[in-house]
Amino acid sequence: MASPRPRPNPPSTRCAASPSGERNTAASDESHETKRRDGEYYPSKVLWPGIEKTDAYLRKMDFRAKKSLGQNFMIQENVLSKTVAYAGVQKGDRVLEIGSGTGNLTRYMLAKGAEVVCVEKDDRLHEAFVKEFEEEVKSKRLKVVHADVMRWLTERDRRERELVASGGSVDQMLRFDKVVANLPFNITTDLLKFLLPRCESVFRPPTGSPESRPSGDVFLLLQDEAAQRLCECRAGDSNYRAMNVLVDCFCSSREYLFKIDRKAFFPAPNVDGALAHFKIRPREEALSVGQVGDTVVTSKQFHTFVNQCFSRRRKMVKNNIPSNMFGADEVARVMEELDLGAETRPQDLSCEQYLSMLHKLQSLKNSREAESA
Ligand SMILES: C[S@@+](CC[C@H](N)C(=O)[O-])C[C@H]1O[C@@H](n2cnc3c(N)ncnc32)[C@H](O)[C@@H]1O
Repeated sequence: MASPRPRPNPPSTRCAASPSGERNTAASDESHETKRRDGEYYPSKVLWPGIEKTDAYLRKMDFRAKKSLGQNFMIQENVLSKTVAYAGVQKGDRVLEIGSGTGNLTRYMLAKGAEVVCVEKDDRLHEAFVKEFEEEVKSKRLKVVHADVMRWLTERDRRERELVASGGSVDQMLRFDKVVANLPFNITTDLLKFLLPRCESVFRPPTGSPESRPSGDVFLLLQDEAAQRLCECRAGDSNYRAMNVLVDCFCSSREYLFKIDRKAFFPAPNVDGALAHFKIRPREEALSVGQVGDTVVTSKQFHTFVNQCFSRRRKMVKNNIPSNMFGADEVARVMEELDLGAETRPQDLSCEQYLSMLHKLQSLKNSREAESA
């Protein structure tokens, strides 16, 4: 069931920012007593809400959270239920959860009746997780994948391409309506760069309209500052970055939902978190990475072009594009055609303007190369 659904009423406290400009913070003051041994963290009381078997299992193995895997578990019930409410998780949804950890968030999504596919990299957590959710796995409401999510998606795409080439059809179980994740803060940008250009193969088309292309929703629990930057910067803002352009290319909207106090995580990170929502564009609306007229632009080319334009943020766009990419005269001509001032800086251009610019430049380059061939 992937047809657009109205969001259920989220908690009444919902807002990105109050009229006074203060953000809504979801964590309570409740603090979780933790001890440090040899500089590592381990829980000193039951910290995995409702996950008794996991808790016992992890204690037995003297579990320590790994910083390298960004293991800051979400341990506050109110934040977990609020996250699931904002994400509108409901019966019939198929959700991809990245980094399921101890299953804190998973449990809430299963309770809403969603089917969940979890991908977790850590061996210790994978084992605990499988024991905890034995019943749900048996009933096929939950699929557990033990892998690095980016490797897993790459491998899945490769297998599917081979399958389709040999006349088979793709496993619809691995197409989703939503991605929900409490991400390791250190992989946020890499994951978005990886996920967004793949959204066609990650999300499933709305049931009943097979000709329409998938759209979907990504709900990420991010570092607060990253969530603000990704959701709130617009073209023309001084802190508008290449990453914002990429997000705008694949998402029709991006929204900062609520702030999460660092104390809601275990172990508590040095920074607060926030929940962000990225609404993936359906194909019908998708911005034209792809073919326009005779010119084809791939998402990789677009990405490279935008990164190049932002390579020196204080310089003019025209001076950031190297001559081995496009000639200076071609850049000047296209900017004039698009009515972009010669002194335009990278943060002044919208995603649409970058796309138009690249299509026109590519078209001129193709003609030049055809002439000289
Ligand atoms: C911030 S914790 C969140 C855990 C759990 N979802 C929660 O909310 O408590 C991030 C989880 O992602 C896992 N992880 C880190 N890198 C990963 C990757 N590349 N692929 C899959 N899982 C990963 C970590 O082991 C950890 O369990």
